[in-house]
Amino acid sequence: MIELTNVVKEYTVIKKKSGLSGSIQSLFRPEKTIVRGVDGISFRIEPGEMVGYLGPNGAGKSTTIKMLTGILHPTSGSVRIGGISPQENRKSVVKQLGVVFGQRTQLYWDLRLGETFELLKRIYRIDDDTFKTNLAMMHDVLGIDQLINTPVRQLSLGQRMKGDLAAAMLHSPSVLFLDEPTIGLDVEAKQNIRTFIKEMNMKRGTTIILTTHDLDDVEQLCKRLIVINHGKVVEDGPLSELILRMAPYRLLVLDLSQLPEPSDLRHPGAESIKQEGLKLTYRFHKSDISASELISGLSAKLSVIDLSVKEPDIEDMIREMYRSSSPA
Ligand SMILES: Nc1ncnc2c1ncn2[C@@H]1O[C@H](COP(=O)(O)OP(=O)(O)OP(=O)(O)O)[C@@H](O)[C@H]1O
Repeated sequence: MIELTNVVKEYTVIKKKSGLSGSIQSLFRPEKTIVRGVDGISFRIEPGEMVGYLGPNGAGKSTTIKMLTGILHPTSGSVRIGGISPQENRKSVVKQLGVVFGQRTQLYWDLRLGETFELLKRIYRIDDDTFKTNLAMMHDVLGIDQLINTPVRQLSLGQRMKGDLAAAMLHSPSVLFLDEPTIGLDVEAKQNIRTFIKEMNMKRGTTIILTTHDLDDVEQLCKRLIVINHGKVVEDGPLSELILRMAPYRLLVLDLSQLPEPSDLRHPGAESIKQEGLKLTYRFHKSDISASELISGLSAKLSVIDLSVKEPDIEDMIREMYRSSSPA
């Protein structure tokens, strides 16, 4: 179990003054300010959960992950993984963790992929059987067998990301931190990576904490979202509940064959929000009326030739979470 309790991380930043005299002053009498990267964060993540850790740029995501992996020490509060502090017991906690950063590789640039894996085997003291089983699984799920003799520097971004994911899972970590794992990848490569993440979570019960700005990642992978802004948790709950609470409406778009009478446009269960020629858009709440009820009600009055129902836009929902948690 991962547990953060009232965690604060402060950075000391030297304020740079402008101009030459300012620069000289800063050199001899630096004016320091304190920036709170994380400002009292608490949450618990149970084993086997797959959680999206979201927030706008500068919200404090990387700072949190760095404290969870023991790289940074919190200024105050407590960080525990399986009851152990990653700062006090870095070695034993690191064995339980896998970390992948989409923006930079953890692989050794000058080695072949297979050699990198051999090196990790020694670093993590992975026994032969576990190494073989895990490598076979990585070949199966990621299809990296053809890449094993390729020097890391020659791998494409998508191949490199597969290599990074395999490397992170070789020592069978119980927790995997993924920071933007699909960034810069094409549609197919993104899908492969998402399938891999789902499999690790389902088949191995790996706890997954995913930081991403890609909303398809969020929709496809994260059952629960923890949203932070300005170093504080602003939302924490199942994605489905957040959608119901923040975006309970759906849209019904109708194409008509002839212009309707204004009085025929009305329906007690929905609001007509747009009319562009023969195209009408209604907004309705899932809890008030079902899509099929609304469609049959409107079809009785209007000459409908085509229709579509649009689910709430998760992008709008997340933008709204960021907006409403930012100071005006
Ligand atoms: N080493 C540092 N020194 C000073 N301030 C820092 C340092 N690292 C982060 N910060 C500040 O802490 C806050 C949180 O930064 P952090 O990198 O954790 O955000 P993030 O959510 O990961 O952002 P992004 O999505 O852009 O990666 C920001 O205001 C940032 O400027």
